[in-house]
Amino acid sequence: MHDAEVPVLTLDGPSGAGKGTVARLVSERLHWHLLDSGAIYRVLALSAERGGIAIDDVAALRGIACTMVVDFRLDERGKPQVLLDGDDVTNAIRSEACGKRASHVAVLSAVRGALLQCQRAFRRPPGLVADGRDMGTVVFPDALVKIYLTASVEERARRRYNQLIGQGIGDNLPAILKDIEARDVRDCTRAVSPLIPAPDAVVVDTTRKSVEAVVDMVLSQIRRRSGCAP
Ligand SMILES: Nc1ncnc2c1ncn2[C@@H]1O[C@H](COP(=O)(O)OP(=O)(O)OP(=O)(O)O)[C@@H](O)[C@H]1O
Ligand SMILES: Nc1ccn([C@@H]2O[C@H](COP(=O)(O)O)[C@@H](O)[C@H]2O)c(=O)n1
Repeated sequence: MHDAEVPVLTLDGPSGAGKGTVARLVSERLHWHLLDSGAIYRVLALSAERGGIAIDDVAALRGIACTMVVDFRLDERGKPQVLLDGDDVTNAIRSEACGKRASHVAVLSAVRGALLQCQRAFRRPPGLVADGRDMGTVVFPDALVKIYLTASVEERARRRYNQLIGQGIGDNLPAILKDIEARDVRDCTRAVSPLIPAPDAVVVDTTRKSVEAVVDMVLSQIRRRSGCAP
């Protein structure tokens, strides 16, 4: 199968909309590959921080983006793991601080350009579920199905708060809400690849929908377009 024939499902939207959760479940149901593009931006931000590189040092950041080796794999218990140059950074990249730094480096056009090919390389048979901010608009404009997930900012902050509490990381809801609002503004207003629904995306507000209902809706969209979803 030629790359362009490999079907892609894109899931874009703001932080906490449920993209990662839905992407993982749908990819498992379809046995398709999974691209968590936000993890790549997070790994870059972490690598820069570890190297003492400022979040606006374009040349140095582009250098890291071109040379870092990011691996996604399952550990011996089947849990997803992210490696940076062989080092396990799965937990380190998940902090709110790392997400915030990622959204700063993500405004840089040179960085986004350097990461484009690495993201497109995930398109392999039998198919790809790609989660991010510009999957349907820039990285895979010819995707079979494009979904834009959203939810109210209060709901997204509540979800993130519950997630952090569940992980035993005490946090504060008003601070999370403020961070998510600031990240939304940065992601939606940047000059390059801003977060917007692709013109041909199906927009789904998940505020009062269960994860299962969203997964079913996404699978039904794929079924409608290709007849291949279970
Ligand atoms: N429809 C939903 N209803 C309730 N909780 C949800 C729903 N979808 C996701 N969640 C929960 O919200 C939290 C954030 O979800 P998730 O990480 O999938 O969001 P995301 O859009 O990928 O965010 P980010 O872009 O920041 O990675 C998780 O704890 C997840 O279980
Ligand atoms: N395709 C993408 C994916 C992510 N970003 C930026 O990275 C930040 C972290 O992403 P998460 O999905 O892991 O929270 C995000 O806020 C974006 O700024 C991006 O620009 N493009």
